Amino acid sequence: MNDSAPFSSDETAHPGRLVIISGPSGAGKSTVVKQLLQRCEVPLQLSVSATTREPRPGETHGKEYFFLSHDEFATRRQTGDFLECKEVFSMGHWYGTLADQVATGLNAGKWVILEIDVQGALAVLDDPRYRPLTIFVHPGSMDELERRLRNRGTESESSLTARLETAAAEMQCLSRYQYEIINESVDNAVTEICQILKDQRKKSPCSKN
Ligand SMILES: Nc1ncnc2c1ncn2[C@@H]1O[C@H](COP(=O)(O)OP(=O)(O)OP(=O)(O)O)[C@@H](O)[C@H]1O
Ligand SMILES: Nc1nc2c(ncn2[C@@H]2O[C@H](COP(=O)(O)O)[C@@H](O)[C@H]2O)c(=O)[nH]1
Repeated sequence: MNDSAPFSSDETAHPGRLVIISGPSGAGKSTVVKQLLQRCEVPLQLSVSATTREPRPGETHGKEYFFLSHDEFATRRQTGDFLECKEVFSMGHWYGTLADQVATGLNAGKWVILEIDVQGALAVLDDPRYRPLTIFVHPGSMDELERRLRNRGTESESSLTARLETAAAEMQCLSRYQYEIINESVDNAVTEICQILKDQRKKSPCSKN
């Protein structure tokens, strides 16, 4: 037996885990995840995706997304840099999860959050390499979804229509997820998701808790 083991017992006590949070555009995923990162005791890391869409006012490269040109995105896709990537809302814009971000987080024992659309989630959720925890967030009704998207004030009428049409199809996939969160109150949604993560972490075979 080698006494100079490369890892301390603390580092191996809690292996990292992939957490997929998805659901329709406008459901409140980003709002909830932002607070989850601040409030939940589980060591979380948000995977920052790449996209070809234009930054909105106030969005910064590397924070909300890595904003890439279509050529840059295509090159990275060919190189195999994405764990998954999809054209979301059929409007010509691509979004993708960067594999190296996920690997770095998981190797550091983090619970890495992918805030991705349903197509992307379906591509990953049955992958035995990841064994992800899957959470579907929605606002409870299509009327409320439309109200939130309109109030956010970020979408053109055509983008809004595409997002609502996509949402109707995405709602059909709810049963593919392990957990459903109805985001009526952000505070409650954050508390519920945090509790799920804490419970799951306790079930980890290596957990000391
Ligand atoms: N529980 C809630 N009640 C009322 N409004 C909410 C709630 N949660 C989020 N919102 C608001 O709804 C809008 C959409 O939220 P957010 O941008 O977080 O959605 P999203 O699911 O991340 O959307 P997208 O997939 O397009 O990124 C925002 O204006 C946000 O402030
Ligand atoms: N399949 C993926 N979907 C992603 C990724 N990053 C974000 N998304 C989803 O796309 C829309 C984008 O909304 P926007 O309002 O920021 O334009 C949203 O539903 C995200 O969840 C990704 O890497 N892969």
